[in-house]
Amino acid sequence: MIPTQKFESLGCGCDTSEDPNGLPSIDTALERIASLCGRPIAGTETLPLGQAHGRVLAEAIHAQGATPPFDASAMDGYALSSKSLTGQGPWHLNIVDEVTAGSLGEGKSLSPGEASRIFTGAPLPHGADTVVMQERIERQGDRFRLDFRPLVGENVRKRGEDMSPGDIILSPGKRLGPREIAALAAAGADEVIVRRKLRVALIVTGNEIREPGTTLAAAEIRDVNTPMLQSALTDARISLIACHRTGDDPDKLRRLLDEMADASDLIVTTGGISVGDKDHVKPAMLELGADLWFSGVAIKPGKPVTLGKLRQSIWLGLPGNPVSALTTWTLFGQALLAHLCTEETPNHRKRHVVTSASLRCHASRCELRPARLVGFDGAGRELVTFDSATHSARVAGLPQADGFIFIPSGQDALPAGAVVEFLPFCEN
Ligand SMILES: Nc1nc2c(c(=O)[nH]1)N[C@H]1C(S)=C(S)[C@@H](COP(=O)(O)OP(=O)(O)OC[C@H]3O[C@@H](n4cnc5c(N)ncnc54)[C@H](O)[C@@H]3O)O[C@H]1N2
Ligand code: MOO
Repeated sequence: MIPTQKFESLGCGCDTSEDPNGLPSIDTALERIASLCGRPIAGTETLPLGQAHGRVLAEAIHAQGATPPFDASAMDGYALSSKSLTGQGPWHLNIVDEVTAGSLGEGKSLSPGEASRIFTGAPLPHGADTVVMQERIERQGDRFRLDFRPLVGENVRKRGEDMSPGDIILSPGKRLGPREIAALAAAGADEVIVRRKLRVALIVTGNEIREPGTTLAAAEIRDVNTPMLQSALTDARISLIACHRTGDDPDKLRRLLDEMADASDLIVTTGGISVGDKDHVKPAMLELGADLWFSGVAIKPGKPVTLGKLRQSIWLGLPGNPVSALTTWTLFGQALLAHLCTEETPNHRKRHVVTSASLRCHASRCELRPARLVGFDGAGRELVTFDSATHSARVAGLPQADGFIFIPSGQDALPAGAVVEFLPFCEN
């Protein structure tokens, strides 16, 4: 049931005056990113595996050999041949060798009635097929007594059980993290070919913004977007080649954008893309001959977000309001990055959660509201809490949020217990 309670605020106040008709939906904007960005950046580099974290693989990797390369013990204990265990137990076996990890011991083959002391990771001696844990036997000098019949192959890691020679371990386009690097190391890849880094230029605009450490004069505010986006752009796939803070001077801005288009694969700007007379970024881009792929999306916050291309450089124009900039970077910037680096789409990170309270929302644009994961309901579904509205200029609550919930357009309220999509913030 939709609640009838009164709500105090609809947030930053940007809901009242726009006509959402004509603005593409989030999905349409994401489709345009996928279809218009063209081919992923060309160029690769070869890196030692230990330095490849976060990079995108540009080649298929096959297992060079079997993994494990030999039958090995999974426990500290005694290796024996199951054929030694004839008749009913208990059995008494002679210890004829000792094999530690990284050694072959004396290399003895086990005959019936013989066993070898063995340690975790050591190769099984010839003739052995089973390992008994040391806790389960009774040792008497160079012999031990075994009171139970172990399963054949117990506590043995079989040669090739993890990887066979030639197995495809990873395909191109995969982003490398600890799990991928573990598999590549075991497969024998000491160096990998990865996509080169994307050259990104950040341009933060606004006469009123001041760098950290400056005493603010009247009408000035602290620059939130530069450090926030420097943090967001700290990503192994990115080389942040330039970071400019600039005022609302159209000529200066045009020259800077022109210069950055030659130097970068992606220009990220903030501010100056709305409809005001001092919003010079889009006019400057158009004067320079940029193509616009979308200019505005039916999203709240972040409605003015703009995507285009100037010569070889893609331009993502984020709104000036910090929450709007972070929201649109998370949604569109990350998708762009994945696309330009030939990764899988990052949308699989979305999942469903359940609202812990009723909420009021905006009917004509999909709202992305910062939300906090707070546990699970009785049915095991993840629960979120959130503020009563999204404020695109308020950042104090961001550290408490884990991601955004998607409040669909077309309705102005949701009850507690509603199932909504949730996109976690990115951790690079
Ligand atoms: N008449 C209209 N006015 C506005 C509309 C509209 O549709 N019609 N849209 C509003 C919405 S929604 C947004 S979002 C903003 C986006 O405007 P811009 O992208 O052009 O950004 P600015 O005007 O430059 O700045 C907006 C806001 O953000 C503050 N800001 C800018 N840069 C920073 C920074 N680096 N750190 C902290 N804060 C920053 C700036 O001071 C403004 O308050 O336009 C609405 N207006
Ligand atoms: O709400 Mo705007 O759409 O402040 O980003």
